[in-house]
Amino acid sequence: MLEITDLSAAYGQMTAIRNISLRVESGGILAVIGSNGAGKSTLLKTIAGQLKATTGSIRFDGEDITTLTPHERARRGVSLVPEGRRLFASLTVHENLQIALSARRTGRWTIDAVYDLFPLVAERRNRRAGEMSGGEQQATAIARALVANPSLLLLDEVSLGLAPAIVGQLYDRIPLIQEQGTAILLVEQDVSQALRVCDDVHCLLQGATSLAGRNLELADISRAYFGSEG
Ligand SMILES: Nc1ncnc2c1ncn2[C@@H]1O[C@H](COP(=O)(O)OP(=O)(O)OP(=O)(O)O)[C@@H](O)[C@H]1O
Repeated sequence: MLEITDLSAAYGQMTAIRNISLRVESGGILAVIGSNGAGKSTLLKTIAGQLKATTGSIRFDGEDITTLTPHERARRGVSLVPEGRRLFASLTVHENLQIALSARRTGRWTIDAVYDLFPLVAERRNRRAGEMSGGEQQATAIARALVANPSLLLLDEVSLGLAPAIVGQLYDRIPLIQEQGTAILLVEQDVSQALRVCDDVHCLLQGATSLAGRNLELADISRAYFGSEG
């Protein structure tokens, strides 16, 4: 479904990801793991079209989308849950979800369906997004992305700033999203949560692939995550 070949991206003169190649199968879950600054968010931004690729290609559903705008990629079914969630803080939860309806493709996910997936979000529907806890905001941000009915959901560090128990609850929902046929590419520093849900793993170290595959040994992932001295 998603096939990335030799992808690089830069901020000015600084190359942040270098020659990354990876695939996400239809309905599959790929976890990209790496430490702070490894290039995880940059990779997602480049796939979503917020940052230009300097080399390589991105194919989605058989089409080359490397030069499409973020909006055009969203219309084809790529949805990003960005780092920091980026909700409209002064709007209610429900209003945040309604805004996403404008980009809605046909499919299973309606506002009612995402409320079923996240009952706590449903309970808070009339609360302003900015007044909710970090975990509730993260759930709302995922719900908002789902309302668009993506075929590929890009999740940027679900665990960021959240207590482990809350992160666990959010990760419990991920297989339920996958069951509906949505493929997921998630990036994480929290290796144990990521490994719990993913089919394939891709490790980034200083912007480059350090290890990739399925059923990898934890010791090898740890080396690929921290570098050889880790
Ligand atoms: N807007 C930006 N302008 C310049 N450099 C940036 C920008 N955003 C990220 N970088 C740099 O690019 C590199 C990769 O950053 P990126 O945010 O992709 O890493 P990450 O793996 O997502 O880490 P984090 O968990 O800290 O978000 C880092 O060296 C970072 O300092």
